Amino acid sequence: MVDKEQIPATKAASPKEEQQSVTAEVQVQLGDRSYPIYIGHQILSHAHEILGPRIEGKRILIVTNEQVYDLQGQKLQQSLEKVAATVDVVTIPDGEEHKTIDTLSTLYDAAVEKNLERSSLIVALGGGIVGDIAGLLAATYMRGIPFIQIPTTLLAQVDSSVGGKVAVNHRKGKNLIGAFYQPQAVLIDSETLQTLPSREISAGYAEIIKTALLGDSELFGYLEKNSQAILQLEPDALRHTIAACCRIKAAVVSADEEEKGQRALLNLGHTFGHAIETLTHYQVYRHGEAVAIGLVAACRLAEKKNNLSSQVRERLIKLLYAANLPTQFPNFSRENWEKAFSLDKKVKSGKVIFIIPQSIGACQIHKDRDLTIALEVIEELSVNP
Ligand SMILES: NC(=O)c1ccc[n+]([C@@H]2O[C@H](COP(=O)([O-])OP(=O)(O)OC[C@H]3O[C@@H](n4cnc5c(N)ncnc54)[C@H](O)[C@@H]3O)[C@@H](O)[C@H]2O)c1
Ligand SMILES: O=C(O)C(=O)C[C@@H](O)[C@H](O)[C@H](O)COP(=O)(O)O
Ligand SMILES: [Zn+2]
Repeated sequence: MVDKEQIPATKAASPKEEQQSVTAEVQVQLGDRSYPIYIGHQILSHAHEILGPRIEGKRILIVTNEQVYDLQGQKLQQSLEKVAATVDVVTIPDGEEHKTIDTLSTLYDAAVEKNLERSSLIVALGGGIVGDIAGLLAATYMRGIPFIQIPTTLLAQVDSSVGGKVAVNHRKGKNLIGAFYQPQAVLIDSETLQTLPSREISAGYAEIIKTALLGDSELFGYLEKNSQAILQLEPDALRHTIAACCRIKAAVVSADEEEKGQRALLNLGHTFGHAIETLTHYQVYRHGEAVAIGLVAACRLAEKKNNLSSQVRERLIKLLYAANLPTQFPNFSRENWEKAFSLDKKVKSGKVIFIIPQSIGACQIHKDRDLTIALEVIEELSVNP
C-alpha cells in the first residue's frame, strides 16, 4: 500500500501546479483485480493522464446526473475526449428514490443505443447513488464490462466508491438487488466537494465517523479535534481523512471482498440505518443521516448487551452534533421495524445481525433472533418515545 506518493498529473511542475497532483494512492489488493484509489486536489481535468491505458482508445459512457454534470461533467468529458475513442454521457434522476431497477433499465437502453461493447468503459461521475447504479450496470451489461469510479460527494469519496458493492434498492429493502463488482480504478478529486451542499457534507461525515468507530481510534481522536476543518473542507484535513478512510476500507475489502465475515463490520449502524431508509421510503433521510442514527443505536445496544461504556456514545453524539446529524429514530410500530430487519441482507438462519462497538476502533458482529433489546433501544431513542 503506497501513501503520500506524489504522482504528477501534469507534465510541467511549477509550484502552482503542484496542487494538481495525486497526493495519495491507496491500493485495494485483490490479486489480478487489484486497483488504485488516486486521491488529489484539482485532478479531474487530468483524468486522462492519471488513468492512462484504462481509457485510451475506449468507447466510454459517463453515467452521472444533471446537477453533477453541470458542475463537473464538462471538465471530465474534455479530459477523457483527449484520449478516448468516443465519450457519451447519460444522466439519471437525482435522489435515493430513483436508485431502482427502473432507472437501471434506462441505463441498459443507453448502453445499447451507444453501441457499448465488452471492451467499452463505464465511468461513474457522482455520489454514491450514481456509483452504485452505474457499477451495477457495468457488472451486468454483457455480463460485465470495465468501470471506473469518480466520486463527487464526501460519502462516495470516503466509502461507496471503494470496495465494489454495487446495487439498487427494492421498495421493501435497501440494496437488495446487486453484485460485488470492483472498479478498475477510483479517482478522487477533493476539489469537486466545493460545490456540495452542507447537508451532503454532513451525511458523508457520518460514514467517516462510522469508519473511525469501527476500525481506527486514532482517526476518531483526529475527528474530535478537526471536525470543523473537515466540515469546512480544509484541503489538508480532507486529504488526511479521505486517505485514512480509503485505507481502512481497502484493508477490510482486501481481506473479505464478498462479506463472508469481517466485511460486515463496515455495516456498523446500517442494520438500523437501512431499516430507517426503507420505512421512510428513501425520501426523508440521506443515507448518511440514517447511518448516524444507527451508530447511536449500535452503541446503546452494545451498552445493554456488552456493557460498553456510555462514554463512547457520548463522544459519538458530540461528533454527530458538530455536523448537525440526527440521533433519534422516527416513529414506527414494532412490527414495521421487525419487518424491515427481516429483509436485511445480513440475516442468517433467522438471526438479525447488528454490528456493535467493543470500544472506539473495535467492533464485533452480534447475532440476535430475539429483537426485544434492539426494539427497546429504538423506543428509547425515538423522537416521541
Ligand atoms: N457501495 C457502497 O459501498 C456504499 C457505501 C455507502 C453508501 N452507499 C450508497 O450511497 C448512496 C448515498 O450516496 P451519497 O450520499 O453520495 O448521495 P447522492 O449520490 O444522492 O449524492 C448526494 C447529492 O449530492 C449531489 N452531488 C453529488 N456531487 C456533487 C457535487 N460535487 N456538488 C454538488 N452536488 C453534488 C447529488 O446530485 C445528490 O443530490 C446510498 O444509496 C447508499 O446506499 C454505497
Ligand atoms: O462496503 C461495505 O461493505 C459497506 O457496508 C459500506 C456501507 O457504508 C454501504 O452503505 C453499503 O452499501 C452497505 O451495504 P449493504 O450490503 O448493507 O447493502
Ligand atoms: Zn453506508
